[in-house]
Amino acid sequence: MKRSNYKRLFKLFYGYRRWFLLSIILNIFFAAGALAIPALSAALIDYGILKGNFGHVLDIGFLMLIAAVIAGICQIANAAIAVWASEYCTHVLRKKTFEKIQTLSFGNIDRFRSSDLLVRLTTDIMNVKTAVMQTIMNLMQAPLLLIGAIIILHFTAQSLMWIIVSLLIIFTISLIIYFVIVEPAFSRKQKKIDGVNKALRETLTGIRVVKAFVRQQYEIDKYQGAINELKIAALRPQHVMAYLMPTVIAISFLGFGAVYYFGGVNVLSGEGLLIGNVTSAVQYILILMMPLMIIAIVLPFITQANASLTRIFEIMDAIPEISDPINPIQVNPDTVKGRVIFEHVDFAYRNENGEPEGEVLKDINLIAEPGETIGFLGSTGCGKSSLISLIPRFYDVTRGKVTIDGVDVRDMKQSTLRSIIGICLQEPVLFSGNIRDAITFGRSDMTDDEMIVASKAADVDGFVKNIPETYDGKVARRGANFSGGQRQRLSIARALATKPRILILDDSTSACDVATEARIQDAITDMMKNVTKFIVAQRISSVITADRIVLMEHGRIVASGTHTELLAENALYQEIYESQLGSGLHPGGAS
Ligand SMILES: Nc1ncnc2c1ncn2[C@@H]1O[C@H](COP(=O)(O)OP(=O)(O)OP(=O)(O)O)[C@@H](O)[C@H]1O
Repeated sequence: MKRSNYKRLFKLFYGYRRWFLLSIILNIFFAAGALAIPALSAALIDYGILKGNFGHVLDIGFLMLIAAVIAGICQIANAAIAVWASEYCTHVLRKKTFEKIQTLSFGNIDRFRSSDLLVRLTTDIMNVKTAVMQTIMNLMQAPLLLIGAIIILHFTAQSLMWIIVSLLIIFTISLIIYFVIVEPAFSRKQKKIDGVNKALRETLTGIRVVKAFVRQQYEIDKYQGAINELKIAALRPQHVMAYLMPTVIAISFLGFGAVYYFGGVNVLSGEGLLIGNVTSAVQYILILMMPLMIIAIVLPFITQANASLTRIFEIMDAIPEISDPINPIQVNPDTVKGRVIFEHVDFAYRNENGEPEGEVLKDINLIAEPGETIGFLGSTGCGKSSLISLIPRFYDVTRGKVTIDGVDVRDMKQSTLRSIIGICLQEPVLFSGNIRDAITFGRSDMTDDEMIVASKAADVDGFVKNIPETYDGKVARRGANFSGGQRQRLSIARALATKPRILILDDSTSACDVATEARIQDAITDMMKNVTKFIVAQRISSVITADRIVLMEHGRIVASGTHTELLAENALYQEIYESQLGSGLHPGGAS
């Protein structure tokens, strides 16, 4: 078990160490109260009841009451600290991990995977919360009760100590067997739970596809397989855990019998023990068993939380692949012209170990002049999206450089760089809220007029006006209440509304009909005359009016020119043109 995880966790709460100290003090008082009661009860029996001394009965009874009240109050106060500390711990971990995730770059997110991050931020943090709660509430008092009970028994019923020691040995052996079986079984069960969650997440997020392809039975069988495996994996630890309590009770009963028998013989033969000593010894057996039970119940939580902490700290320790330079070159976004140059750029995504693997872009050389519109065409997977993702530094080049107005993008502050770029990603992700929030996402200080200009250019204004609440209309999670084309138009409006110097549209009109696409292109050309525009597309119609069309194949630029030039000279372009528009459809001024 990695102890350093708990050390680190404690360091996070170092400012609140007084509360932990208070919890320790409360636990000590609780243990003192709990341990005093059997000893007092022995005195009450031996010197009060058996001697017929009513005054002693009253005095000792009163002391027992005080001990019980102290133990009770301390236990309640400690429970309050446990609840507070575990909630606070959850809050801090949630906040810190979420803030950290915001600093991670695309490469880091690729490696963690969003679904995995979700589990770390929810289940793993909850595991830590349970462990913190159990530790403060139960685990900290266990050694105090254990040691205290043994010491008292040693002084009050030394002749019965062999029974206590035998019980402890039997019980410790049972615990060891329990851990040997339960520990690995628990981690196997956790793996199966992960498997069930994965299957569930995949099926539920793709439920429409499942239904569309009538694959319900296949998915049911797949899920059934996963939950069957979980059932088998869960049965073993669950059985062992269920047997633990009866085992402890059985061992305790054995202990009671032995103590009453041997204690009774001792009392009757006048070897030194009093009746009270015998009855209190039975109560101490119960107190002894309690901490051992607590350890048995709580340790699996601690082990589980330790694994969870490792996963949480992995996020906190992740080094963002992209970071700001120590001495960034100051760039004024208002005066940026938007001349973008790719110089001998190679690029590869990084593998699990963070090393570049398999070149995706090879020796890219490209100059985009301010105000120019460059279209990118090429078969799927040829590297178009990867190429444009290097401009806002979603990823860094592995060789060469990308510059804007002569400044390497790696020498700028990321916030400045991104403020001059308006980007519309391939997947038009929208956040829940209203339409106004969705469009002004990149610049919350814009006026309604500015927003409407962007909306009109992206052909959003038309359909928004048909919504009764217009721009206050609701956007559901991920924009689920809009069609694919509407979502794309909203995300184009969001990119335009930031008034960028460089605009990147990655296959952003693929779900729009050709007429809508042409309207958007015309409006963008009008509105963004001086803005450098990069338009990635699958359809020729999306880039036909571009100043230059760059044709890509297997990560390389294989040709570039205007539509007319490429159509006249390039066989690949002619082939694409023929396959897409050759049947006589010539929109947007195709020759
Ligand atoms: N995040 C990623 N991690 C690893 N490899 C990736 C990642 N994104 C893309 N790739 C790989 O890089 C190559 C180029 O992908 P890219 O998305 O740039 O192509 P594209 O031309 O934009 O394709 P499409 O037109 O289908 O969007 C592909 O082989 C793809 O598998």
